[in-house]
Order: sequence, then structure tokens, then C-alpha cells
Amino acid sequence: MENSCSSPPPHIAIFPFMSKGHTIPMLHLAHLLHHRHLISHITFFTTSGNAPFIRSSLSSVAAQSTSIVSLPFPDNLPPDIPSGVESTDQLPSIDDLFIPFANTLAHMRSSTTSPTTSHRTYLPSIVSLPFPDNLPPDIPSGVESTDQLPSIDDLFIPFANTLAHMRSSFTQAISQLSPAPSLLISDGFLVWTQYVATELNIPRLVYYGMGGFAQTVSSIVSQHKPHAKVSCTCEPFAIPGFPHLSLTKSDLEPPFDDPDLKGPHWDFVVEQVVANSASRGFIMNSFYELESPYFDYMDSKWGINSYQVGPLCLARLDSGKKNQPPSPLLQWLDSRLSVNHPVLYVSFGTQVKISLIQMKEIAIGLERSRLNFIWIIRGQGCYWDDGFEERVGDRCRLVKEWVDQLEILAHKAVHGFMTHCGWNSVMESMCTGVPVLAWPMMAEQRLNAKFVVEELGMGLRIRASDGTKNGLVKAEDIEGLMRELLIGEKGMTVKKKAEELAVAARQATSEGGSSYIALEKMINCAKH
Ligand SMILES: O=c1ccn([C@@H]2O[C@H](COP(=O)(O)OP(=O)(O)O[C@H]3O[C@H](CO)[C@@H](O)[C@H](O)[C@H]3O)[C@@H](O)[C@H]2O)c(=O)[nH]1
Repeated sequence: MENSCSSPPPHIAIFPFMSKGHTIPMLHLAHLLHHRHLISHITFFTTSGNAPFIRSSLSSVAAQSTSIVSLPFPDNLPPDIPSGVESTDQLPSIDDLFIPFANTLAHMRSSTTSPTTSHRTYLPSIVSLPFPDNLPPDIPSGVESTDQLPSIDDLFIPFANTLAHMRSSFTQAISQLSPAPSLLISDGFLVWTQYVATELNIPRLVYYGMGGFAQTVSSIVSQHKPHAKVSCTCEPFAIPGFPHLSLTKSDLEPPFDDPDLKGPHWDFVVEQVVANSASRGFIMNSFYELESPYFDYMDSKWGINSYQVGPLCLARLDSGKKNQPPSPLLQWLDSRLSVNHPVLYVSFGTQVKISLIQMKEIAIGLERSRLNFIWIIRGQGCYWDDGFEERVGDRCRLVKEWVDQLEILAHKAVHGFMTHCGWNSVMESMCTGVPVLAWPMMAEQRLNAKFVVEELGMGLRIRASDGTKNGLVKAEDIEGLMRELLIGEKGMTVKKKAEELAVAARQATSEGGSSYIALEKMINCAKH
């Protein structure tokens, strides 16, 4: 689809899923669209509990994204035009003075005085819809985002299904927008937004947080069931269409690990597939060159129109935080860099809950490594002996608050990232050239880990010490892998690969690159 029309669509509506890992890339997308001047306005839909997070992220986006260049008004005005008049509504007589006024403007052609540039604060609008009040019994009232769920495994599907009760308030709110949005970008989990879009004749693009590898492989597995004949979770099976790939059931999570697909999770997947078939296509937070065989497969086998416009985090990374003093965490990283001590960043995203016994093994492993680390322990229980914090002292930072992960990864002292392989973390690590210690725990993370370690070669894999899917990872394995990544030979190899990928990602998003072009095509899909 080529850009056949130069005027941007006036107005785009974005409706992210109520989960940080799905909302953050949509905020980065808003950032990018503003920066590229591809849209004139964005309206975000969310719920009141999620609005503050979106508002604070958007205000920094908006303040930096639009600039105004002011040229000096010509000073050789015709006699009847009073000085200071710079707009036709200020003319004493429009009939007599319109032509002299318009002709005068030609003097601006070669302005000799330097223009002044000022930033315009241009805030996308946020529409907060009420969160459904008929919550399933196990979801505490006030919980409006998946990171607040007491158990993501048990409550994700009831939570996602509950959101369908927002359909009528969303229909009402979006149909009242003026001008009407010419495109709706909504999360694949918000299945019912497709039906609203169809009803109101608004084209919709679907956003999922997943990469192309995970999306393609899980779809092939559910369609062809290559694991139907394997006898145990560790027996390898091939993936039709990709002979070089070999998986085990341990690489998959429910419902995809069982060839007999059924149950509420599978029903939810089927609902999404049906709704998506009525959409204009998918937005992928990836770039074509990174996962081309998988995007080509989606296109040729299933006719899926996908726009690879990422990595979206680069939009945020490039704008940075202007005029703000470095946080204490960044100052500590500066101190590590000054003495040449590499740092491991340890964080498992926004949804994973780690058992206390596993937390203890991590603590022992990190301590014994004698290396430096930042460990995000927000939302996790702490189970280590009293002396732990004193013993690790200034070679670590234990953080209980929300941090700016991208800013940390971008710091030169950070040489490795122990991650659960949420797709955003993978993209952020890649864009900052930081190799990973891949420790997937749920959702599509095991496929992401396989892709990152085996296909891309930008990391090392952590596995349970007893070889099982969900077993304990012992302290000695954590210690060994951490040392290998930060100061070992394998670590140097994967770091080099991560740095090469960071360059490739930047090329894709730079002018003329694949993602740069795909973004224009994506916007233009609303016009056809
Ligand atoms: O203190 C924090 C913690 C997280 N983040 C950001 O939060 C996002 C987390 O996203 P991700 O790494 O993808 O982890 P999850 O939130 O756990 O991701 C969920 O959503 C992803 C996208 O669909 C999936 O790939 C994962 O499997 C699923 O768990 C990233 O942008 C991080 O930079 C911060 O900025 N500060």
C-alpha cells in the first residue's frame, strides 16, 4: 500500500489493553506519530484507574514532540496597515487591505532575521471510561490493570472477559468524538472494539505485544498440532514451514502446549482470531529484517497484513528526558562506570511473581558473583537473611519502586539484563545493545527466549537446575551465568551480537528504513 495522499488523517483513536506491557508501546507509538507529524490528533481511551499513568507518560511526549518556527513579520508594511497587525482579522478593512496584506507576505521569502523556535505543548486527549463494576469474585475492587491482579495465571481470562462490559460506554464515547477518528488502533485482547469499529465504520488496526516469531510459531502449533504425537514434555518436534526449528512442549504455555485445544483461554484466542479477520491488519513492535521469515509466512499463508513499525521504544529513547537531573540510580551507575565495574540489571517485568524460595536463590547467586547489580524487587516478597543488604553494600541497588527501565538499560555501565523476556524488555535490551540472561516464566516468553538466544544469539539461557520447565534455578547456576555474561567469553560474543542488532534496529527506524516506511503505510491504511 503506497502513500497516495499527502494529508495526514485528522484523528486517531488508541485503546490499549490495561496492562503496562501493552500500554507502554502504544505510548511510544503516540510519541512517534507526533514526532513524524503523521497525525494531527490522538485520543487515548482507557479507564480512570489507568489514566494517570497514561497522562504522565503523554505529557512528556507532547511537550517535546511539536515545535513552532516563528519568522519575523515583514516590517515594510503598506501605509494603511497598522504596525502589529499580523492576521487578516486585525485588518481595519478586509475589502481594501486584503491584497496589500497578502502581497506583503512575499517579503518573508528570504527572511534575514533568524527564526525563533518554541515548543508547543500538544496533549493527546484521554477519555476515561468507567471500569466495569460487575467484577468476577476473585478480582478485588479497584484492580484495573493486570499488574495488580493477585494471580495472573488464574485471573487473566476473567479480567480480560470482564472488559467486554465496556462496549456500550466505548461506543457512546467514540461516536461523540469530533472530528470522528479515521482510524482505531486497539489491543487484540479488546476483541469487542472490532465490533464497535465495524458498527461505526472506522477502520481498525490490531496491536498485540508479541513479536513475529512467537505469534507465528504459536499459530502454526495450534493449526498443525506438530506436538500431537510426542510422548513427553522434553521430546522435540519440528515446526511445519520452518524445518530448522525444533521445539518441545516445555517451550509452550497453556493453551498451546496441549494439542487438544480447549477451555476458556482457547475460547478467548478463537474470539480474537474471528474479530481480527475483520480488521485492517496488525501493528508489530518489531522490524522486518529481524523476523522476516515469520512476517513473510504470516503474509503468504494467512494473508495477514502486518505493519512492522518498531522497535517502538526507540522513539522514547531518542527523545530522552530533557533538562532533568540524573536520578540517584543513574548517579550510582555513573559511579560504577567510572571504576569500570559492569552492572547486571535484574527485572522480570510487570506481571511475574517469583516464589520466595526462588528469590532466596537469586539473592545468593547475585551476592556470590561478587559483581554489581540492580535488582527490581517491586511486588515480590523478600526472603533473604538480614545481613544480605549489608554484605552486598554499594555494589548493588535493590529497588522497590517503578523505574525508568529504558534509561537504565541505555546507561553504559549496564552490560547485561536478567529478564523474563517480555517482548518489550527484549526490544529495549536489543535497542540499547545489552545482552540478556533469558529466564522466561509465562505467556509467550519461552518462545521469545528461544528466539533471542538461539536465533538471534544475543543472550544466554537460564534453565531450572533439575532441567524441568518450572523448577528451581539454583544460586550456583545464577552466579555462573551472571559471571559468564558480564565477564566471560560467551558474554563478549552475545554482547557484540546485541550491539549489531541495536544498529540494525536503528537503521530500520531511520529515514528510508523498513519501519520508517511501514509507519506511513500503516497510517495510510485508514484512507483505503
Ligand atoms: O519498573 C519498571 C518495570 C517495567 N517497566 C517497563 O514495563 C514494560 C514491561 O514490559 P515487558 O517487558 O513486555 O513485560 P510484561 O509487562 O511482563 O509483559 C507482558 O506483555 C508483554 C507484551 O505483550 C509480553 O511479551 C509478556 O509476556 C507479558 O508478560 C517495559 O517497557 C519496561 O521498560 C518500567 O519501565 N519500569
